[in-house]
Amino acid sequence: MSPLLEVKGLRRDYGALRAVDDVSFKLEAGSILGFIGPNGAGKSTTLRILATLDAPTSGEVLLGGHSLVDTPDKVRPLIGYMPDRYGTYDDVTVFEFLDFFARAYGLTGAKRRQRVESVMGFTGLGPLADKLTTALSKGMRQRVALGRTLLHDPQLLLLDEPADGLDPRARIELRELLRALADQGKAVIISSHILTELAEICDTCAIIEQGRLLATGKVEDLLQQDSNLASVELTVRLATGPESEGAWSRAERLLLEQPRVSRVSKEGESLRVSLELEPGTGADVASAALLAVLVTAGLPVCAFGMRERNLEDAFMTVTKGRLA
Ligand SMILES: Nc1ncnc2c1ncn2[C@@H]1O[C@H](COP(=O)(O)OP(=O)(O)OP(=O)(O)O)[C@@H](O)[C@H]1O
Repeated sequence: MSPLLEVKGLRRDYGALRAVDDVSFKLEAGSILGFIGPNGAGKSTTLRILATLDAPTSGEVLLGGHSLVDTPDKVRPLIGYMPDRYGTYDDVTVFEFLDFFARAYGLTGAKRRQRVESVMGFTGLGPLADKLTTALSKGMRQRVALGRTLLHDPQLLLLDEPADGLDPRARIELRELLRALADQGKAVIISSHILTELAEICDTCAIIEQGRLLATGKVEDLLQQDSNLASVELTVRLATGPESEGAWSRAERLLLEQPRVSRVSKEGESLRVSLELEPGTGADVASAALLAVLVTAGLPVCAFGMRERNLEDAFMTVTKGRLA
């Protein structure tokens, strides 16, 4: 089966600046792609091109087999685009706002009302139908913007930094909405510089820096990329109390004396330890040996574990830490 979206060698120059540089990727229906990169990496430019609002300097994009560059009119009905800055109008209720855009999409009569109601139901905006959009919280306003993007039932959703500025609860709700949309068979591209957020939302990720894709792949694969692991991160916690006085600095010294420990730092209530692995020695064997050293030295270890890698670690690996 051919992918819903195929981006091939996309480039966008602004004068001497190459904002998007030879970007290629594919996206299947029903999957969520996280587009991750720092400010100025080229995320918005790429999304604007995919939304047919800008033309590439070169390259090709196929959506449902149609060229987005040559036949934008054909593909536009398939695309829902939510820009990073979206406005609402004063003195307009949630229902009126969505109804206005439904008209703009050419929906009429009972079909329009039904579509607006269905979108309000899906986004949980039903109870707020008569509220002014200006009186809504940021999370709710953002749902209105998402609802607007869904009115014409597009197959591809392009969401530019939708999680930006949302509180944790609103982010979780957004994640659930996006998952439901993917389950309906829509393909979603969501851009962000909030790396850890995307790990839970996306099936695949594309990491972009200075216009170039540095890595693409399944989130699990990216997380494991350098975990044919040359090193492992451990966290160690010690019991606190009068009897363990001096234990933290003793533990720190002892850990640093171990031949394969490259770094020890205090992180909150734990010590974070970077342990280099010998070829052929698994992370679990190496960390068990380290635990034994601490316990044998009489240190009151109360918690010890391997730190889970997250997308931020993968990002740091791929960008070699340049974008910290
Ligand atoms: N219309 C334009 N004219 C000139 N340069 C532009 C234009 N739009 C974007 N750029 C430049 O292209 C580069 C990529 O910008 P873009 O907005 O795509 O990055 P981004 O990854 O979305 O970053 P942000 O998160 O800050 O929006 C930046 O250097 C930006 O200054």
